[in-house]
Amino acid sequence: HSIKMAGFRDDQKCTFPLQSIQDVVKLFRIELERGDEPNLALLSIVVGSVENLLTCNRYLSPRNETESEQNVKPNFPILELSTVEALYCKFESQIKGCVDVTQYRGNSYASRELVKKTSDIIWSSLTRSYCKDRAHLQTLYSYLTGEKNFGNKLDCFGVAFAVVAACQILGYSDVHLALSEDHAWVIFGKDGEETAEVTWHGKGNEDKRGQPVCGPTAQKSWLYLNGHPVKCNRHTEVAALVSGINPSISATADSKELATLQQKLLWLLYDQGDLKNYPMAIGNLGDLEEINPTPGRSSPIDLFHQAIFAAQTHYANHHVYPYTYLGGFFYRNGQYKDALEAWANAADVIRKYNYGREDEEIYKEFLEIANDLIPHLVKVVSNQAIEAPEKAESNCLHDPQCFAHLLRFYDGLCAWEEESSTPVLHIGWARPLVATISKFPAKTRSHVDIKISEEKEEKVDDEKNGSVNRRHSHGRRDSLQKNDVKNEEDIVKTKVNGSTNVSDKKAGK
Ligand SMILES: CC1(C)CN=C(N2CCN(c3ncnc4sc(CCF)cc34)CC2)S1
Repeated sequence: HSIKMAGFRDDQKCTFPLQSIQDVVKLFRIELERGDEPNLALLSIVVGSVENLLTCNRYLSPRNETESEQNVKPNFPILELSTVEALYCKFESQIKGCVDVTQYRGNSYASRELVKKTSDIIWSSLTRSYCKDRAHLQTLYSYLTGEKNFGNKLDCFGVAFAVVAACQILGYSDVHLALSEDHAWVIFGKDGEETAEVTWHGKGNEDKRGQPVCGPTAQKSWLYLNGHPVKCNRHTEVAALVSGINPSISATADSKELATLQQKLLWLLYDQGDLKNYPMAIGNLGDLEEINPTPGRSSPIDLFHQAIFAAQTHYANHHVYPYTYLGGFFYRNGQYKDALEAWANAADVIRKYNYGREDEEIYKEFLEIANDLIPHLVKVVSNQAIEAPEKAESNCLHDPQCFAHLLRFYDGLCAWEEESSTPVLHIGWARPLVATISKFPAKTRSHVDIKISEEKEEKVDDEKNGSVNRRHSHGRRDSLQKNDVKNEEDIVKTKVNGSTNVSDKKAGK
């Protein structure tokens, strides 16, 4: 691993100074189309600089100074090569200065010690305490700018990305990013068989940096996707960097320029085939296309279905977000039956997991769908039924399939809870459920064909012949105690019309 100092190639330099969205897209195109690897640190510094200029300090063109605040139109900043080069050299010398690769000489693959050492360098140089879930903390620009105690900030994803960018600078092309739907870690070694935690997750959880991702926690928890994370190559790492662009200026305003840059970069990656195994990036593109459609490009619905197809093809349909991207789109556009179906399909994914203490993000996602979005949906359609009785036939509340989707949604949540260490549902879920079910007339409910099949359900129980006694979070116990069941035969599998899943977990897979 030769220790050569920085120096960008001429084809990288020629795009500077960057003064438009097109200039940044051109730099990314050069980096992505080269035979060699795209330079993660360079691209992260560029994206972070542009994001900072467009969202943190409002960039005003002279003529706007006098105009009133609300119609400020920020122009695109001018990003000089010298600025980027200085930050890159700072990162490179920090990394090369701290890691003595001579002691790892000869191993063509990274070792756990090297990965841990690299993670320690990033970790120990972070500002002591700062708000970890603030925006704009995901790039090396945030890490490298500002003096101690004012700079050196990274969020959870940003630390993992920085470790991979550092290992690239040290010459380890085997160290890659692994992404779940709410966490990031690294893979390395021959065929990427080794895994290592390099960052923290959530609040109040002890970090497990240096440890491999394995064992019971990683097996059944959504946080680790049960062995189906997105295993990145350099191009997918660029896609993760682009997906992480955050156009928000404030809680209510976004930078249009930055959103456009993110959208164009995602289409560039899409056209190169770099999003094919990255469902969330395709979903992000779908969200951007809903806000600002690109003429001649796929519709948001097509993109969300491509994300679902990617998850089904590459990840054994173990990802939840592709369905919640689609469900959210249908909900926002008043296509309520399709929204219920998408959310039922999301629940068919989560049923494969056991709920654990680090799965809060997806718990909140399902809580919002069940206790906020579906009750609102049902209120809207029941008002429609009153205001337009002539359209009752097409109304969701008179459609047994809608009721079937609703039952499948809740059945998935119940199955998620079964055999989990932590309860999912509690009385706070019951009130909205009762309100929702009671809006469906008995006639609709009676048409749902619930098949009782005599299939014996393979229950994989830790305790012999009796499942774990669980208390609800409020200490209330189930009316029917699981261990009241006399024996296995009494547990029958009910099939709700239109659903067919014998979940992997139950089938003992
Ligand atoms: C349907 C939704 C609620 C809308 N946005 C969603 N996301 C926004 C973008 N997200 C992401 N987008 C691209 N890549 C990644 S990697 C990752 C785990 C931390 F590293 C998260 C994430 C997370 C999920 S899910």
